[in-house]
Amino acid sequence: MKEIWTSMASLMGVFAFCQSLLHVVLPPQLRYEFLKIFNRVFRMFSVYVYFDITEVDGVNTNELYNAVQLYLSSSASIRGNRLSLTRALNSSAFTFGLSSNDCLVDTFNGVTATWEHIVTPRQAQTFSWRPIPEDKRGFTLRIKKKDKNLILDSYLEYIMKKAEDIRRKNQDRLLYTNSRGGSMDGRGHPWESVPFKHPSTFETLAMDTIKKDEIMSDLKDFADGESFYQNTGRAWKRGYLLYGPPGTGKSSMIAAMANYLKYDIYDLELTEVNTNSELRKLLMKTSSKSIIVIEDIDCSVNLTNRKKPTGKPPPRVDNPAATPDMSSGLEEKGNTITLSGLLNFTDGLWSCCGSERIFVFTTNHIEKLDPALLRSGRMDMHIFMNFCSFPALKILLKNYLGFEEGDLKDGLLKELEDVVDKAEMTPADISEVLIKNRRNKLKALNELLEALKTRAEKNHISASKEKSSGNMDVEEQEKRALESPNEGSESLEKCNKGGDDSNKKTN
Ligand SMILES: Nc1ncnc2c1ncn2[C@@H]1O[C@H](COP(=O)(O)OP(=O)(O)OP(=O)(O)O)[C@@H](O)[C@H]1O
Ligand SMILES: [Mg+2]
Repeated sequence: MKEIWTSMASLMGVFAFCQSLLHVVLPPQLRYEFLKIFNRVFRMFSVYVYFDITEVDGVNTNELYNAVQLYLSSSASIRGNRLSLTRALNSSAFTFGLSSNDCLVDTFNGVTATWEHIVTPRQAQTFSWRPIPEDKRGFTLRIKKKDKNLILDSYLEYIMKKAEDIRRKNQDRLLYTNSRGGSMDGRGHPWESVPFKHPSTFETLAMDTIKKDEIMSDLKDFADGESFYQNTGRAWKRGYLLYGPPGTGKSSMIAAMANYLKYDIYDLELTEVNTNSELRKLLMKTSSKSIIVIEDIDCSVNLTNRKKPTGKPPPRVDNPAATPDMSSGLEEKGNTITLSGLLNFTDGLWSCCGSERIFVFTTNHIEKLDPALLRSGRMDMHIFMNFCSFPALKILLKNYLGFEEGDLKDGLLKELEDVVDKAEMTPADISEVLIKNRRNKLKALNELLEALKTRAEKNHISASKEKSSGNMDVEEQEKRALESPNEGSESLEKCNKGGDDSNKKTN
C-alpha cells in the first residue's frame, strides 16, 4: 500500500514538473496548440465518445439543450448531491438542475451515459444586435464508443419525448405574445410568455349545449387524430373562425379550448408584425400542441386583397384597434403584411412545420373578411357566437348564482325564456347584471328580468321605427315617381333595395 502511494506521489510530481516546463518553454499560443493536439491524441485512444450540446447553436436556441435539462431534472432530484433549484415566475413546479460542472450518470437500455453540465463565463462580449447570455452553458454526454450506434438516436429521441411529457406535467401552460415586434430575446425567441391561467372551461361557457358538444368532439378528434392525418396526407392542424358581436364569448372560447386540450396559446398581434417573412419566423418558433390566435382579424391589417409586399422598410403600427380603413392607410405607408402572407401562414407549406396546431381567428365583422379567408377548407369550422340564448342563460345562472336545473320556479323560467331571445343581450351584458347582485340572488334575478324586458322593449320599438321609416321612404319615392316618372323609376328601385335591407336587419 505504501508503495502505491509513493509511486502516485512521484507520478504527480512528474506531471507538475511537465506542466511548469510547458509554461516556461512554450509561449501561450503554442501551449494552447500543444494541449489541443494532446487532447485529440488522448481522445483517439479513449474508449469514450463525447457529445457537446450547447445552449445556443449559433444564433438559435438549441432545443435539445432544454430537453436534456428537463430530462435530467427528474433523475437529478433523486441522485444529485448538489443541485440548482428553480421555480419559474408564477409557475407551480420546482425544477432541479445540475449545478455547473456537476455530473450525473444515467442508464438507457443497459448502456451507461454520463452527463456533465458545463458553465463557463462568456469571454469578451462580441458585438451583437441582440443581448447574449453572460454564461456559455452546455451539456457533455459521454458514452462508450461501442455503444454509440446502439443507442444514440433512440436515446436522444427518448429524451426529447420525456422532456415534453415532463414539461406538460410540471409546467403551467403558457400564453405567448409577440408584443416585442420582430425582435428576439437573448436566447433567440421572438415570443414572450407568461403562465396561462384563464379559468374559462367548456363547462362555464354559456352557449347551446349541442353546439358546444359538437366543438368539443371536433377538438378531441383532432387531438387524437395523429394517425388519421398521417394516413390521409394532411397536415395535422385545424382552423376555427369565431365570429359574432362583442361580448359573446369568443376569447372565452379560446381559453376553454386551450384548457380542454391542455395546449399553449400563441396570441399573435398582427399589427406588431412588419413583413410576411417575419410572420413566417414567428410561426417557425411556435411549438406543437398549441393554439395560434389572431383576434379581431378584420381590424389587424388590411387583408382585403392579396397584395404583393412592397419591400419598403415598414413602420410599426401602434394601435391594435385600428379600423380596416385606418389599416389600409398603414399598408400604403409600407406595412408589408399581406393577405397572401397570412394565407401562407395558415395554409402554405410553412404551416406544417411542427404539428398538432390549431389556428383560431376571431372577428366581430365576418362580412369584412376576404372570401379567400372564408373558403371551405381554410378555416375548418366557422363558429357563430350569438347573443345569449335560453340554454346559455341557464348556464350563466348556474355559474354566477349557483342555480341548478329545477331550482327556479317554472313561471319565472318561462318568463325568462320568452324574453331572452328578444332582448338580444350578450352573455357579457348578462354577466354584468349577475355579478353586481350575486350576493342577493333574488335581487339578481329581478334585475336580470327587468334588464331583459327593457332591452326587448327597446329592440321592438327600434325595429318598428325602422320598418315604418322604410315604408315612409317607399311612399315618398312613389309620390315623386308619379310627379316625374323618368327620374322616379330608378330611385324607386334603389329605395326598394334599401327597404329590403332594413327588413333583413330587423328580422
Ligand atoms: N359565452 C359566454 N360564456 C360565459 N361567459 C361569457 C360568454 N361570453 C362572454 N362572457 C363573459 O363576458 C366577458 C367578455 O367575454 P369575451 O371577452 O369572451 O367576449 P368576446 O366575444 O371575445 O368579445 P370581443 O369581441 O369584444 O373580443 C368574459 O369575461 C366572460 O366572463
Ligand atoms: Mg375577445
